Amino acid sequence: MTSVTIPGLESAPTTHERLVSWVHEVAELTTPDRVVWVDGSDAEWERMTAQLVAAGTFVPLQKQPNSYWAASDPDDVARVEERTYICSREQEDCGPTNNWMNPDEMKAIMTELYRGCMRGRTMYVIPFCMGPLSAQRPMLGVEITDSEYVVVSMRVMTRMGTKALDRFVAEDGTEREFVPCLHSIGAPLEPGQQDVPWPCNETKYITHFPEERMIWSFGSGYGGNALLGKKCYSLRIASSMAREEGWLAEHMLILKLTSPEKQVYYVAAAFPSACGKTNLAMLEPTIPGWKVETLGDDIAWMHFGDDGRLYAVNPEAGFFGVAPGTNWKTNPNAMRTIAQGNSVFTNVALTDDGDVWWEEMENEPAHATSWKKRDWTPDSDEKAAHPNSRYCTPMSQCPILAPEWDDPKGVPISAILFGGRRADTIPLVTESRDWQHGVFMGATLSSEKTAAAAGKVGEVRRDPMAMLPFIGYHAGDYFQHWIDTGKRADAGKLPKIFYVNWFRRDENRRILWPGFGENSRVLKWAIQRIEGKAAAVETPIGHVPAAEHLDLSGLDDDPADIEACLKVNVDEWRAEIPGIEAWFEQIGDKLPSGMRDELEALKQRLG
Ligand SMILES: Nc1nc2c(ncn2[C@@H]2O[C@H](COP(=O)(O)OP(=O)(O)OP(=O)(O)O)[C@@H](O)[C@H]2O)c(=O)[nH]1
Ligand SMILES: O=C([O-])CC(=O)C(=O)O
Ligand SMILES: [Mn+2]
Repeated sequence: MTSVTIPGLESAPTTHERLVSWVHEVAELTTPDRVVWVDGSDAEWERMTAQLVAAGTFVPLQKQPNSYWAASDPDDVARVEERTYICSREQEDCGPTNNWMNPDEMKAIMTELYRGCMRGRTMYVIPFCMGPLSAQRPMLGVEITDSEYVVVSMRVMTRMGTKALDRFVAEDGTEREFVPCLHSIGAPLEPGQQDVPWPCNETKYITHFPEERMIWSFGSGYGGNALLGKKCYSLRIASSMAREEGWLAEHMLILKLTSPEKQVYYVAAAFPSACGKTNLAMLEPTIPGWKVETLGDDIAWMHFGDDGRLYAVNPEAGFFGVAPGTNWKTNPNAMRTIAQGNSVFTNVALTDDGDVWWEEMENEPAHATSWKKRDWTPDSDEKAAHPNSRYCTPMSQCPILAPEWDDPKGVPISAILFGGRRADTIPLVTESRDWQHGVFMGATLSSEKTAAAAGKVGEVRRDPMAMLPFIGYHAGDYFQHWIDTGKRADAGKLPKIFYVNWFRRDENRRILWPGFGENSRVLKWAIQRIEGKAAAVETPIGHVPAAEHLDLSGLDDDPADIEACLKVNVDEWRAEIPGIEAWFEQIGDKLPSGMRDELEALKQRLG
């Protein structure tokens, strides 16, 4: 079948012809020293982590069982949005919010980059499944990579290896579709050349071919650039599939909320990267009798069920969470999840006794090794951990994991929250007037840029549905798809949409709302609004609670702060309009008329 002999290439543990021939094609192009089919076993994990330790990529932690510290190349620390492309055949289908290149042109460039790029390395073939393995239509993918770090991380983040490969050929013998995901760090090794702990390439491309449902990534070993099941498949490619097939692939956490009366509600929430999804997903309510359980912290796939309700499934199997700010007070459940071990920490600090530490964690060490592998003390000018440092940990270890997390049917969503990081203008919580108004809130969502993507932190940008970097097609078509989704359903069965902001500040930049566990007060209000049990004030922007409409019992914050974070400031909102108009201008002709109508109505109400 092949002209070259590469050890391991002929030992495919599957009869799936399309898969086997793609693996051959890639091996011939990238010319690795050997090919390994990943099985996902414990023995394999042990082999791979030992290899990463020997290579200097991993340092085993003394204080955490079966867990490792890794420091990336300082130039490979976050998603690279400028290098991320949607290569649809027509530029028109990519839209104004994505980078585009003609697919043939991109393939020509990347094929030359891939040629020989795995020389001196092992090519791993990782079969994986996003979402439950038992799904009627398992959502399959195969990542080919030359990075052991990626293999180990994919084992935490996805259902992978033999158990996924078993799903590639259906009972009747038909070969199932899968998304081919080709990844290389782009760092071939010449004979005798010493490897570096974090090999990568200055040239980076994160490329999606939506019509072919295929992903090509080159040059980066980092998270969202390299773990291709995550943002690349489960959001960019899946959003494009979802549009064609009538479902939603969203950047949302999924949580289960149980009231003191034992009523169960499921909530999905979209906040931009590093704006609080993981924290809300694992929240410990401060109000008595309410309980939160976790189903997902980053991605939700939502389909209509037979009963006409929208059901959400989390495609992932692990958490790839922001480390800084995570501690026993803000997110005890994340701390408990990590404490069980089996985790990888990237770009946090390493303490002298073999533990991890990051900014705002308890027990600040007197000395540590920073993410840049430099000596660090509390007096250092540099941060110990990179602001986008991450823990990668299995979801199954989460003490408040909802038992239904692996149910292929998903869970029926009662409320959708959209939220951003805004110092002003946006109140703590606003209830939309109806579905289309909720879509408008999502479409005009704005947030200050965070460290989760390369670029200037703090700048306010529009981030529709927290999906700006993840919509796999034209943003105008995406808004239309959201509107159409509402039209397909019985209005009474649709989730109610709310807009939240945990990050409003006073004139000294102090955050007004205590956040974290106290966000349960907002969840309670939202649920009670759905049940018709809570009051609100009708304002030009939607229904907003006054302080007395929220359960604030036991909260000892200054009432003036609460007033301030609930305030609808009409002047600030009028000042917001030109930004929304410019944003809609940018979307262009494909902006749904419903969005223009909502903007006009808002302007009218603001006077
Ligand atoms: N003030 C305040 N900060 C919060 C709140 N929730 C989260 N944060 C902080 O925001 C940062 C990011 O929070 P995460 O929950 O990890 O954000 P995320 O949306 O899951 O981020 P990605 O994994 O990048 O998608 C952390 O430093 C948190 O401590 C909140 O309610 N209030
Ligand atoms: O994708 C990543 O690298 C991390 C993440 O969750 C995000 O940025 O939203
Ligand atoms: Mn995320």
